[in-house]
Order: sequence, then C-alpha cells, then structure tokens
Amino acid sequence: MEFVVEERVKTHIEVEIMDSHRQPNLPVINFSEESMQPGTSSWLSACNEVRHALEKYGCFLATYAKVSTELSDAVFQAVGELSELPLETKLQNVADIAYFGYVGQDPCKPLMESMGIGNATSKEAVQSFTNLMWPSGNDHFCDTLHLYAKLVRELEETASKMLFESYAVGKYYDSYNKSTDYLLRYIKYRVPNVEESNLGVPTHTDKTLITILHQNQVSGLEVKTKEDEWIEVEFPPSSFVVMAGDAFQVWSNDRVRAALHRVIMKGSTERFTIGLFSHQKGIIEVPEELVADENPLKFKPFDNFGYLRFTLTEEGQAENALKAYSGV
Ligand SMILES: O=C(O)CCC(=O)C(=O)O
Ligand SMILES: [Fe+2]
Repeated sequence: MEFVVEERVKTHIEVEIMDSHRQPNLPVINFSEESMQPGTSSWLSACNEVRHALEKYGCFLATYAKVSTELSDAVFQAVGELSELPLETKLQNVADIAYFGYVGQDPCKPLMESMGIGNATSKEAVQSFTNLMWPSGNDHFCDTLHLYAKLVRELEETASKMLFESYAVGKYYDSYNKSTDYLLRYIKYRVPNVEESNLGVPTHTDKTLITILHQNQVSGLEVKTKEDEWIEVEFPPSSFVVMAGDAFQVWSNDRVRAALHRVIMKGSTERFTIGLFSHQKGIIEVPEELVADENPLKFKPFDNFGYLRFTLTEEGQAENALKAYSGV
C-alpha cells in the first residue's frame, strides 16, 4: 500500500464546518505495517512526505494502527488511575529535570498536571515507576504502559529514519538511535473556571528531537504555521501528532522547523494527552552533508540535556533560547 499524504480525511460534518471556516490542516501520513518496510517504493515516497511535512509545518498527523483502539483505551484508563492517586504519592515521582517528574499546581499553568516516566521503553524502568506509585503492585498498569511506549517508539524510529534517508544521511541513523532517550508523560488539563483563562500550555517549542502526542478525543492542541496562522489540530482516535523539537531542528541545521504550539481548552470535558518525548543522550553534531554554501552551519555541537536545563533558567526563557544556547 502506498503512503498517502493528503489533507486530513474529514467527516461529512467537518467538511461543512471547514468550508465555512477555511481552516488549514496538518498533512496526514499513513504508517501502515507494509509501508514501514525500508526499501519499498512506498517507504521511499513516505520519506519525502515526512521531510516535506517537517520542513513546512514541523509536524504531521500519523495514522498508526499498531496501537489498537483497545490498547489506546487501556492506556488512557491507566493514566487516569495514575492521576487519581493521592498528591503525596504522585509527588514521590521526583526527577532532576523538572518536567520529567510530577508537575502540578503551577500558577503559570493552573489547568495542567503532568507526570513523567523516564526511560519508558525499558520494562525495568516502568516496573520501578509502578512500584513507586503502587507499592503493592499494579501489573496491568506496568504491562500496558510498557507495551504502549514500545509501539509508539517504533513510530518515532520510523519517522526519524525516514527523515535521515530523505536527507541521504541514513548511515548516521543507528548511532543516533542508540543514544535516544524516551520519556513518556501524561498531561491532564482540567476545565477552566468561569473567571479563568483557558490557556492549557502557552506557546512553545519542545526541547526534544521528536514528540509524539496522542489524546483522549478532547481537542485543544494548536500549531502555528510559518504564515502565523493557528491550526486547531483535530486528531481521529488512531492518529498521533509527530512533532519536531528544537534538538531535531539543530540536527537538521535548521531545515526542519520545531513546531510552535499551545493548548487551549474549549469544551467542558477534561483533556488527557500522552506524549513520548525523545531526547539525545550524547552531543548532537550537524551531519556535514547538511552543511552547504547556501545553508552554512547554524549550530555548535549541542547537548540536549544541557539545553533542557538551560531552558529552565531565566536566560533560557527568551524567545531565541535555542540560538542563545547553541547558535554559531
Ligand atoms: O497536550 C498537548 O496536546 C500538548 C502538550 C505539550 O505541548 C507539551 O507537553 O509540551
Ligand atoms: Fe509541547
């Protein structure tokens, strides 16, 4: 089956709404099992589609049936139970980088609460997180979250490998992949009170290589285009948003743009997002093949975790934090 990049498939009702609002959409790429086989013609065309989407929007919607509806439902139920644990239990999830652990009760983001599970594609790591939250055990939580993280990681690996190949630098992919670290986080947004702002997360780019987002069918994510328009992302149940972060922008020497995005709460239902956030453990150096006369080197060797820490400082809050940290 061919990879298809197209305007997102719209329902009958959506088409009518779209016609009246003329709202732009993210490209949709189908990651079917067959199309994820390197070397096939559909793989090759998908490489170009992924590159085009990441260069233009910094993100796209992936349809990815390997995560079944049952698994998706089970994951949202599991993180729902996690979020219902007593605050003192959740606070035990501390990490040396702020948002890798428990985040909540933040006056700047009052609607949002979040929990990170570090190294979530390792069974041992998910097991030790589970033991911390449920000292008497919760095998169902552990198995569900671990399976989910592994499957979403495959999507992340395929998308980044496609991009490497489309830039003809596939030879660097394995060492890049070996140094990738995966953080799984749930993010929960409560419905704002009448007097409160509906801003869930202010406009930002992620500090990641790639972020993969999945939601509980309550929308709210918005992505800004190069033309300064906001796209309200509506993703169907089997879809994931694949988004480039600052680290991927560095690796690509500014060819890929990190997607500017925010979350606005609109309805009267709480929102859950689950994200797989990948970061590079070593130093990222721009492949020499991506440096050219018309695109000279833009970044010094880049320490992804150093940058994460930098963005938590006052200097790192500036709009041009990436250039300040690593620009040449
Ligand atoms: O909840 C979402 O859709 C996006 C969350 C987000 O942008 C983040 O956690 O960095
Ligand atoms: Fe984000």
